[in-house]
Amino acid sequence: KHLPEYVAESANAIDKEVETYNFTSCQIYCYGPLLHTVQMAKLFPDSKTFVDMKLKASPEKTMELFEAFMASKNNAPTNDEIRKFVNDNFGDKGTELEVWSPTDWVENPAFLNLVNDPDLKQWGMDLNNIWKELGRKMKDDVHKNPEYYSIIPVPNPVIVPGGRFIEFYYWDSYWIIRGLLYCEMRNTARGMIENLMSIVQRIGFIPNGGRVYYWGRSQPPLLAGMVKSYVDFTKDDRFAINALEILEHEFEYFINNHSVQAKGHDLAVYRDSSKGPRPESYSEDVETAESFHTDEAKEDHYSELKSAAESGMDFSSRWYINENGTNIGNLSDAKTRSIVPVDLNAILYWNAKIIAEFHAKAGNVDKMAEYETKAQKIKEAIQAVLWNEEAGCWLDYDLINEKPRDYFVTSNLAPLWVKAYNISDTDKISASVLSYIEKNKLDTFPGGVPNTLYHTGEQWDFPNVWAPLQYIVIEGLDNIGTPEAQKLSKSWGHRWVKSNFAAYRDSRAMFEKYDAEKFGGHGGGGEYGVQKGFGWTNGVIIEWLAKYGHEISLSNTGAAGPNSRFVSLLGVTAIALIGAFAGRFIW
Ligand SMILES: OC[C@H]1O[C@H](O[C@H]2O[C@H](CO)[C@@H](O)[C@H](O)[C@H]2O)[C@H](O)[C@@H](O)[C@@H]1O
Repeated sequence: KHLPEYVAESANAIDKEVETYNFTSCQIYCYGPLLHTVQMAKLFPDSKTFVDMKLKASPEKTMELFEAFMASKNNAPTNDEIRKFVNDNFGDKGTELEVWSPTDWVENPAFLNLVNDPDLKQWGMDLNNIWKELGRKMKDDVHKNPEYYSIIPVPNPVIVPGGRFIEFYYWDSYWIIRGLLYCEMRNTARGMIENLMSIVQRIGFIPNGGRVYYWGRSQPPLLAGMVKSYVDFTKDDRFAINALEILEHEFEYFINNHSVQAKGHDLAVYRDSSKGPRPESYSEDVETAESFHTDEAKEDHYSELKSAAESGMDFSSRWYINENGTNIGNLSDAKTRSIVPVDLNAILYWNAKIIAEFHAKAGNVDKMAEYETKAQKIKEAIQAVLWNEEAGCWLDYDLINEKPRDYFVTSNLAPLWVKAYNISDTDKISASVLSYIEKNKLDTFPGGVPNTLYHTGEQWDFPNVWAPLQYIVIEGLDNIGTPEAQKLSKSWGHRWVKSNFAAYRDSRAMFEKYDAEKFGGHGGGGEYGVQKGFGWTNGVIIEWLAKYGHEISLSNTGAAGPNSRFVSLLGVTAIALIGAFAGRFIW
């Protein structure tokens, strides 16, 4: 399909056929016998490699060639023969993109003036430079012949997360865009938001990432939050008003496709609408499905895994429900669709609030009231189903066993971030949450708050720490506004900046995830190696350098590194010498 250009003024032109949208290249990259044959041959160390390769002929022609190939091999080709078929019919991965240096990049964004420590200031400059490494632009051929690629065409260049993630990711973009705004790159930020809007216009929702094989699932819906960030920075109310119909459409999509009833309330769960294993991790999913014995049970398992990927926390014991109703287990216990997640519902509440706020800007009083009412209903449901008086915090809810899941997950604190609670309860909630933090000993980890307290080897479990959830927790504690919560927020914010700096000083890299147990240590586990780059990590640090840079000093913290310690030592020695010299005169 040809890509319609996104125009802000015509943002209300949502394609009415969006629900039936199908990418032509899906027959190669999303499902079907070719995908199955190639991915089960495990030709590449990372399964994502194959689905990112370009087609040499049209999808239809490639399928014809594949059928002929299979027939010629009696439907049982060897791995070498499959490799030859791939080499003959596919080009290298990532060739559809070129590195793009953002045209609005500035050398010394003003946030750097807010950073006192010279090493941190230099780091801020380095991070600002990294945007140039993470910028990507699609080649013209993608727009002319989209069916030859798995990439979803978008009109504007993007900043990608980095490493194996060479396309946009939905929720990553929230923290990337905020980082860009702090770096004064408003056009790049706006272009990325307009890309996502153009996708809602064409497809009806925003997929997990910018590839057709992510078509059946989304990610935590933060487009409204991105538009709000842009509008808060630029004061461009017209942009907010023009975005309204798209934001409403995306919000309704989530509600319509993710709704469940719990204790008589409407809430949302993460859910996927496609069939089969994840194309980008195909053989991995087929292998974990081996413990299931019917096609239906396997299909259900794939769906649980893809729903976990929609949550952004793929994978984690957060999604396990074993036969005893606890979180002990492995991937075959994933029951994502039966767990009502705190974060998704808090974010949907925030969406409704933002849409109401934008309608107020437009003077649409009725629409504003309609979305305020929707927000209030979600807030009531969060309070009734997810707030847990005994734990003193919000907890995910298990629909199978009809009980709260009393396990620490960083996302339990998400309502603080978006204020999805009754403001009159502020003091009580603050005290409860602080004792929940104390009870779970969350302040004892040198490298940040771990995503969960359960060590499974999955990447969203202990001891891994992720920037977006550190942000949600730390900003949440700040937002609630009590002195005790703000004190803890600041101490955790400082610690995160210093720990990320220590990792950067030692490796010259920004990581996708970190290690709660080790100050300055990076994370690991899961189905791929730790990635460097890294979009959301950089975005969070840039924002917090702007926020805390005037009050953080690296001296005496162990975060300054050998050079700074040497400089400090020189400084102390110099002061001592000056003192001794001065003393001779005084005495
Ligand atoms: O290929 C495995 C999975 O990779 C992605 O997930 C991880 O990286 C994303 C990009 O930074 C991030 O948004 C997500 O939270 C991470 O878990 C992808 O999003 C998954 O769908 C995919 O299966």
